Amino acid sequence: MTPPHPAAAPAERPGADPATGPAPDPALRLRGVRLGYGRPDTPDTVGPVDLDVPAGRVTALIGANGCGKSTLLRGLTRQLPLRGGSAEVLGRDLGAYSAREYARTVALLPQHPVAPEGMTVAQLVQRGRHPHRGLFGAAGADDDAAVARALRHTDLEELADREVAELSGGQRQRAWLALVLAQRTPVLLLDEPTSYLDLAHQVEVLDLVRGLTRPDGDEEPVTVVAVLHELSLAARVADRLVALRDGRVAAAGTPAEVLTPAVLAEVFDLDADVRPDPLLGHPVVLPRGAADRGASHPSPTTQETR
Ligand SMILES: Nc1ncnc2c1ncn2[C@@H]1O[C@H](COP(=O)(O)OP(=O)(O)OP(=O)(O)O)[C@@H](O)[C@H]1O
Repeated sequence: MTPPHPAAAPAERPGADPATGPAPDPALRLRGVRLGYGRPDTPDTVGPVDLDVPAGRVTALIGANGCGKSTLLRGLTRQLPLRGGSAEVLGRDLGAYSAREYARTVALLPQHPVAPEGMTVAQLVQRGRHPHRGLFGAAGADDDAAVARALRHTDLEELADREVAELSGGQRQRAWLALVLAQRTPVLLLDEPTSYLDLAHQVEVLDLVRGLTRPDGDEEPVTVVAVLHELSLAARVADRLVALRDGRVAAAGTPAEVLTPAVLAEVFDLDADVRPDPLLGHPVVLPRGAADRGASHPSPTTQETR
């Protein structure tokens, strides 16, 4: 799978850099956002959340199962109405967009998407172009180019005519990713985009995602928010991590600021060591169970003589 743009090593890009001037306006600005299911008098699932998502960067949402990551994405895609607070997307209130404008602005890769029966990979990816076409509009050259590019970047050209239902879990996940890439929106929300992928494909997909924020030429960098469970990979790909606990932001900042033993204990109830990746420098999480604490690392000599 080839990233659309060469993936640079993850640079730490703080909000205000004296060398580059003030930080650009955030792509997403949430203030006091509250979300929940069912009647409004039931407890909120998420919030209140204040959050600035920097434009043209990868932000990874992390947190334990059930802490509200998908719910927050549902709020950002307007599948779930805000119970309170406000959310701006590219400087405009979330509610001010028409449905069509919004589909051209924000794309979501949901956690468990289901393709209609009999649909091929190419047909699925073409669906990403719907927001760009009229009601009965035929696909134009731009649409064909966007679909071909998305298939190429997700390494799916050879599977384009296969039915989605016949694919492996990982291939299917790449097909859905191709759909949102074909949508060519400035904001991309990805809910666990790597959950079915083997490690090599996880790295490739995440490098591809990171490449979207560092485009060549005159393309605008894409703003990405991705829910990721694999913390060391999240630290590898993301410029910024946001850790949720019980529907609220427990920590936000660079991977090094967020992936600390103290935050991991608070957010995941996880005992862990954190070490820098020897080559790239991002934090790597080393989980420790109670039984591991007394362990000492066997020396090579010990291993050889066993
Ligand atoms: N459609 C729904 N109706 C009612 N409650 C829901 C619904 N979807 C999610 N919830 C509840 O909202 C809470 C947050 O769920 P959510 O899916 O946002 O968590 P998550 O952080 O994405 O979890 P995971 O890591 O397991 O995917 C959970 O308690 C869940 O049971």
